[in-house]
Amino acid sequence: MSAKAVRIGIGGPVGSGKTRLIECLLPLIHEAGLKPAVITNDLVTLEDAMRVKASGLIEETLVIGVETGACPHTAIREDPSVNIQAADALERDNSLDLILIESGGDNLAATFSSELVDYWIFVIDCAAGDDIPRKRGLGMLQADLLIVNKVDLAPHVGADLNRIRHDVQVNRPQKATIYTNLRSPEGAWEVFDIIKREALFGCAVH
Ligand SMILES: Nc1nc2c(ncn2[C@@H]2O[C@H](COP(=O)(O)OP(=O)(O)OP(=O)(O)O)[C@@H](O)[C@H]2O)c(=O)[nH]1
Repeated sequence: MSAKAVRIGIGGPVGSGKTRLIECLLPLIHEAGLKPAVITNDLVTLEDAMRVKASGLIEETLVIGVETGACPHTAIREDPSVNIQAADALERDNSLDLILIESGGDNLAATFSSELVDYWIFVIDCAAGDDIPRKRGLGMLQADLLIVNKVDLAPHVGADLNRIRHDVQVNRPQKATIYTNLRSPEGAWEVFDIIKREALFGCAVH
């Protein structure tokens, strides 16, 4: 690994499964002999940070919660300084291989600053509407890796996965997309394979 930890952003609408993805990835990261840290961005609570700490999946000192106030998008896009400081502090005190930076948002336009992350993942919930890829949100278009999550729920809510696959293929033909069911931890295996290939052991992305 390089001396600097790889910083990976995980964004996406509220409830799409970002924290669940982190919970599924942490054991895989540890099994691979890598040392992770986690930063979460919440509006006015530290709920996601507390959830990750309480999971027992990572040392509590390696999890930092950033309270973003009214606007999580600013904290990861226009003025990511608070997150950069948190990542720098984690790296100063620990020998890390990667830092996962989670930020929720209520829309599809939340993108990560390239000053903050080396690689970023956008998670959408296919049960929230099979027209999401067609709406061409910035997160969906620009993320290095798109995760279409909760495929297990699609048949129950009438979401057409074929339509989603078609729209994703049209809108991001060159970039990776994975369809996941993160209720089961195996759902994250392919995600971690791509992270290893594209972010950790591949060439620098940005
Ligand atoms: N059925 C199903 N449920 C899922 C899946 N992934 C996550 N969930 C559930 O969806 C809910 C929301 O998941 P979270 O991981 O908390 O979502 P989040 O994106 O971190 O939410 P915020 O932090 O509030 O933005 C939880 O109850 C998860 O257990 C999935 O693939 N299938």
